[in-house]
Amino acid sequence: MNLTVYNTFTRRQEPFRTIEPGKVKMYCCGVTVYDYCHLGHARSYIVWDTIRQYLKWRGYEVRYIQNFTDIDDKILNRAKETSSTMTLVANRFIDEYFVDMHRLNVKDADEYPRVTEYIFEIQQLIQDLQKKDFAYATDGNVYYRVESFPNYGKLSGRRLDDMKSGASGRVGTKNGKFTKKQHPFDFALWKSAKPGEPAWDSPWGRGRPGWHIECSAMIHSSLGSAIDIHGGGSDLIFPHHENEIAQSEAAMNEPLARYWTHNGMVMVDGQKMSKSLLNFITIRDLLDGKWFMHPQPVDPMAVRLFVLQAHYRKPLDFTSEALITAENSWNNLKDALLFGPRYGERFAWQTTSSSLITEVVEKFQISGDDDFNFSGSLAVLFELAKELRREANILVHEGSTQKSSVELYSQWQTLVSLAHVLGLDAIPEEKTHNTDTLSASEIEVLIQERHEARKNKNFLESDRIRHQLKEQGINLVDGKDGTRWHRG
Ligand SMILES: Nc1ncnc2c1ncn2[C@@H]1O[C@H](COP(=O)(O)OP(=O)(O)OP(=O)(O)O)[C@@H](O)[C@H]1O
Ligand SMILES: [Zn+2]
Repeated sequence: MNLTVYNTFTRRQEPFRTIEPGKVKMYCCGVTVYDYCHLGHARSYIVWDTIRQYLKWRGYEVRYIQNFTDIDDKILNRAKETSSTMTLVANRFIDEYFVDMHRLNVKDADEYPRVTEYIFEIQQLIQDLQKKDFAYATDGNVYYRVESFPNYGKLSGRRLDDMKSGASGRVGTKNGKFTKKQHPFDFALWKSAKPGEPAWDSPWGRGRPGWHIECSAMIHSSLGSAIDIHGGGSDLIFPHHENEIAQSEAAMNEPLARYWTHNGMVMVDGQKMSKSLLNFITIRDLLDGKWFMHPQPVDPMAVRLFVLQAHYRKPLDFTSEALITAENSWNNLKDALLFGPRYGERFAWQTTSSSLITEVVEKFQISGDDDFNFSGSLAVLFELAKELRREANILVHEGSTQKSSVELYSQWQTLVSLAHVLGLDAIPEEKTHNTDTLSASEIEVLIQERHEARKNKNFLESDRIRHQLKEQGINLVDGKDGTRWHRG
């Protein structure tokens, strides 16, 4: 089975062939750093992280670059609102980005170029475009001339003529102000400085880069003129990626990326989760139990599972029910992942050798190779987890297992190692146990809440509470006279 990848550019799933055999150059558009990341960002970076880890597991040497947009009107506005500076706001939210992503087990990129560190490269690229007549300067601004790029619109499938008629009357004015753009879709490569804003000297006067040019310049500097995979959210296809193509391909005379890949949006009530729509939930709030619809801490791995159980290209509705389902699924998977730490000693397992079950690995790979269908790969893992949980149950109740120790060991190893490819790692209890354990009355309250949930047939919630207690080392025994509990 060979890996195939859906290419937004051709609108087809294609065999994966890299520019250099065995090597993948991958770039993904990063965040504009002016606030905490929300669940939409979590999805985007969990998806690219998992794709990257999967490619590595498939034997590729992957070089992965992700930028930070550290200059932008939104950052400047936030700096003004908080009496801070652009640099301080950007640095702060870059730090917060790492805190959140590390919690979600998103591995660091090989490089994180920041726009403000690439001003020279950006200016050089703009000058190249100007020399080739793809760009023109006017009043300290430089614009890209979209009509000079013959296939403008080829990624998004938009035709300039159609767009032009839709946008008639916009040439020359923007928000009622006079501009010198020659076509309504010409876009800024360089913007002249407004008083009080950060600015750099340039051949066109003091100013700062437009948004799209940063990615073209940073890709060329860190990966070269052509890459294998370009990723980002589907909201970036137009105009951002279209403009990246126009800039890079005009300058370099070769296709910028072999595969254009886009993650679907996290949606809330049918709308994209977005800072501007104020319908967002930050990763931080969710994990810390500060989201009012779900006021309990959420295991970061449940969030990761929530993301990976949907195909990366499809929209993903975020609801508290979907979250609880993901938490329950994670608890089940986690129980199986912890089979080794919990019971390995009884079998005197030596954790040095590893023998994975070929058939399971193959099934896992068949799904992953099918345009990174990780939900299919996960289904394979859940099958395995179910068997391990069943054996654990038999072991606890009967003192021995049905399967042999050797068989269980390779099942567990296979599960742990494949789950790790997807970034789903379970930490053994002794490392996570809260030192301030629940008091008896707190436990009784939770048992009562679970009882209510069961009465209302809300089994997702009742299971969640049972697992929450189990996490704290508290086991429930349901009987005719109600539920009893014991520690350990
Ligand atoms: N709701 C979402 N679902 C999935 N991916 C998203 C979502 N929102 C943003 N992204 C992706 O996250 C990455 C970083 O986005 P960026 O910092 O530009 O945020 P943004 O789109 O401006 O967010 P917002 O609209 O909330 O301001 C991009 O690849 C973008 O496509
Ligand atoms: Zn970009």
